[in-house]
Amino acid sequence: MRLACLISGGGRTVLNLQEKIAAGALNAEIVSVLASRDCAGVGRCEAAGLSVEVVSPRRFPSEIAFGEAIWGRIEQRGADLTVLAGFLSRLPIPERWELRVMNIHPSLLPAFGGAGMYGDRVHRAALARGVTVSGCTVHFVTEEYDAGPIVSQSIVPVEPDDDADALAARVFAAECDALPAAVREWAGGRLEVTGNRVRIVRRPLEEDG
Ligand SMILES: Nc1nc2c(c(=O)[nH]1)N[C@@H](CN(C=O)c1ccc(C(=O)N[C@@H](CCC(=O)O)C(=O)O)cc1)CN2
Ligand SMILES: NCC(=O)N[C@@H]1O[C@H](COP(=O)([O-])[O-])[C@@H](O)[C@H]1O
Repeated sequence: MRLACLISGGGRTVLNLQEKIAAGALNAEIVSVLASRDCAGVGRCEAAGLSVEVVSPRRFPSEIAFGEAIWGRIEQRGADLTVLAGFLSRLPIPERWELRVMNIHPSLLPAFGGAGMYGDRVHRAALARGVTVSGCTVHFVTEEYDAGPIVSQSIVPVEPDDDADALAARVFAAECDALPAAVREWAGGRLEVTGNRVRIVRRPLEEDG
C-alpha cells in the first residue's frame, strides 16, 4: 500500500510511520512527502531516505491551484492513501480522494479542533480548560477542518502538574500507535463508513494487513 504524507513541522509523524514500516508492523511504502513550508521535517525525512518536496501554498494564486499541485504530485507517485502528518494548510479534497485522506489531531475531537487549533495551541487550550483527560483523534479529511468521520480516538490522562510540553509528549506517544493502526485497518479494507460513523469490521480468518 503506497502512502503519501503531508507535513508542515517536525516530521516526527512520518518518521514514526517509517519506523513501523521498517519494523514490519505496517505493510506500506511512503512514496512521497510533501511539505507546505521549509520545515525541520524536510531534512529529517530526507535523512530517512524519503522523497521530499516543498510545495508552498504561497506559490499559488488560490487554494484550488495549490490543491491541484499537491494532488498532481501525489497521483504521479501512485499513492493509495494520503496522511496529513502535522500539515497546517487547508487542503481541497477531490471526490476521487474521499475516504482516502486521513489526519491525526492532538485532541479528542470535536474538543479543541477547527481553525486556529494546531500544535501546542491545542494542548495549551486543553490545559486552560482544565480537562482531566486528552488524547488524539484519527479522522478522514473533509473540506472543513477536523470535521470528517472519526476513525479512532486514544485517551491519555492530564496530570495536575502538566505543562503544554508534558501533555504534548504524552499525546504524541499515543499518536504513534493510533495513526499506524488506523492506516493498517484502512489498508486491510476494514473501515466501513456510514455518514459520520466509522466501524472497524473484523472478518473471519482475517490476516493482519
Ligand atoms: N480540508 C482540510 N484540510 C486540512 C484539515 C482538514 O480536516 N480538512 N486538517 C488540517 C490539520 N489541522 C488539524 O488537525 C489543522 C491545521 C491547521 C489549522 C489552522 O488553523 N491553520 C491556520 C494556518 C496555520 C499556518 O499556516 O501556520 C489557518 O488556517 O489559519 C487548523 C487545523 C490540515 N488541513
Ligand atoms: N491540527 C494538526 C496538528 O496539530 N497536528 C499535530 O502536529 C504534530 C505533528 O508533529 P510533527 O510535525 O513532528 O509530525 C502532531 O502532534 C499532530 O497531532
